[in-house]
Parts: sequence; structure tokens; C-alpha cells
Amino acid sequence: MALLTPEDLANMTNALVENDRLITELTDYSLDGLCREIYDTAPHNEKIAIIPITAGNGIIGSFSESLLFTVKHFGMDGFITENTDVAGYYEAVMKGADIILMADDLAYIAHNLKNGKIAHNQICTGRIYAEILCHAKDYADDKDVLVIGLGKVGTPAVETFLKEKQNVYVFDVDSKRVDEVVSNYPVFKYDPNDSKTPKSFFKIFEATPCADTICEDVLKQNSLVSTPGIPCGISGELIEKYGIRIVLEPLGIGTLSMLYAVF
Ligand SMILES: NC(=O)C1=CN([C@@H]2O[C@H](COP(=O)(O)OP(=O)(O)OC[C@H]3O[C@@H](n4cnc5c(N)ncnc54)[C@H](O)[C@@H]3O)[C@@H](O)[C@H]2O)C=CC1
Ligand SMILES: N[C@@H](CCCCNC(=O)[C@H]1CCC=N1)C(=O)O
Ligand SMILES: [Mg+2]
Repeated sequence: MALLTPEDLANMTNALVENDRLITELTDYSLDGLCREIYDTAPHNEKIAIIPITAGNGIIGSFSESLLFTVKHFGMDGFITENTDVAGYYEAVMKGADIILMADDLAYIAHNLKNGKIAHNQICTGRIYAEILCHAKDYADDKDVLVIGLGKVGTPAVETFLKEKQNVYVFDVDSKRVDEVVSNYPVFKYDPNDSKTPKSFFKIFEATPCADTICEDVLKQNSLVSTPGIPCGISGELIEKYGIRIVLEPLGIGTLSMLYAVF
């Protein structure tokens, strides 16, 4: 699993606010409003405990603080436990936490102790970044969407696009993975090297750990790129040249999606 670094999180608070503004401009929903719409849930003063976990590569600087910023920014009640790991879990429950947020190197989860619901960051991230494209007003009539990266985030995005009746074109450098997805889902294989069928898209989703995965050929003027992938998959030069609007934020958008998934 690709781990965040403190550098990835350095500008997270600004990125969350800027992306929320862009999402509102694109969809007429605030990020919060879009989560309420897609999950049909709402917060009810839940107490949210964030537990730092030392397993594996250990604590990531400002990871817990970024979660606390997200919780408070959307008006919810949260705290970071003083203890880590199991002692932190005990502290959270003793302090009356309703929802636990915690992450090791393999999974980042939200668990609602009151209703039993549990959510996984990769699934909820794929879902929310896909729903942003599905709710984009400008391209409501264009059902074509390109998904680059068919991993633990990209696959839930494919499922979300299909649920929202999009025409889904998929690409991944791992051709075995492409074949797997094309045989399991009613989607089209997009082959960037097949010049016979060049295709560009107004709506592009990317979830890979690589840069420059979105090449010029797939872009239209003013295309929308919704990409949880880190680092950013499209170059600043192409963003400029094609007037691309891009939804990209390292942790907060996915976290809010997780919370609405367990309310
Ligand atoms: N912004 C956020 O809130 C979050 C961001 N992420 C990031 O999203 C990215 C994807 O995460 P996962 O799906 O868990 O990873 P994963 O490893 O499960 O999937 C990545 C997929 O991208 C494919 N890929 C790699 N290089 C490629 C290229 N050049 N062109 C096309 N496909 C390529 C791989 O073959 C793989 O199938 C990671 O960078 C991760 O850090 C993950 C969770 C939340
Ligand atoms: N154990 C550490 C947190 C480790 C998080 C690793 N997972 C990621 O970086 C995922 C989450 C979203 C994007 N990548 C701590 O408690 O400080
Ligand atoms: Mg995010």
C-alpha cells in the first residue's frame, strides 16, 4: 500500500478547502452535501476518536492531526488519543468514542462502535472521487469516463461509475489486471497504444502511484480530472494547456467519505 508522507500532507488543510470549493462549483453540492446524498446518512453528534498506530512503518507525521482537522472542519467532535495502539483503543472507548479512526500500513478504517458499521479508506476514496465526476453538471450528458489504475481504489471507482450508468473505459499498465476487470465488469478496455481508436474524455479518474499517467491524447479542452492518486498523474503543463480542473487531495476527502459510510 502506498504510504503517505508528511510532505504529502503539508498543504492538506488548504487542499481540502480548495477542493471543497471546486466540488461545489462542479456539482452544486458541497463535499459534505455530496456525501449526505450518496450515503443517505448524516452526522448526529458522534464522538470520533483518532488512534495513532505504531505498527509497520509507524506513525506518519501529521497523519492523525490531518484527520482531526478534517473532523473539526466539518463540524464534528473528535480527539486524538494520548496513547497509541491498544492502549489508545482502550482510552478511546473509556472516553466514550462512538467512532474509531485508525490506520496501519495495510488498512485505514472507520468503525462505528454504536451501529457496527465499518468502512475502508480505499473503497470510500474510490467511491467519492468517482461520484464527484458523476455529479459534474457540465458533463451530465456525456456518460464516457476513463479510469486509469484498477487497484484497491480504482476498482471501487469502476463499480461506482457502473452504478451511476456511465460508459466506463479502463486502463492499467498491468494488462492481466485489465483483462480481469474487463471479464468481470461491463466496461471497455482503453488502449492508449491503439492509434486506430484514439479517444479523449471530458471525465478522467486516476488512482495510481505514478506521475504522468494521463497523457495529452486522452484530454479535451476543460476536461475534469478526479484523482486520489499520489503523486498527481497529470503534468502542470497539460493542466495549463487544456484548462483542466482537477480534484486532488491526499486524505481529507476520503476520510469524510468513510465517516458518512458509517453514520
Ligand atoms: N488521496 C487519497 O485520499 C488517497 C490516495 N491513495 C493513493 O491512490 C493510489 C492508488 O492506491 P491503491 O489503489 O491502493 O494502489 P494499488 O497498488 O492497489 O493500485 C494501483 C494500480 O495502478 C496501476 N498502475 C501503476 N502505474 C500505472 C501507470 N503508469 N499507468 C496505469 N496504471 C498504473 C497498478 O498496476 C495498480 O493496478 C496510491 O498512490 C495511493 O497512495 C490511496 C488512498 C486514499
Ligand atoms: N500508522 C500511521 C498511519 C499509516 C497510514 C498509512 N496509509 C496511508 O498512507 C494511506 C491512507 C490514505 C492514503 N494512503 C499513523 O497512525 O500515523
Ligand atoms: Mg482524499
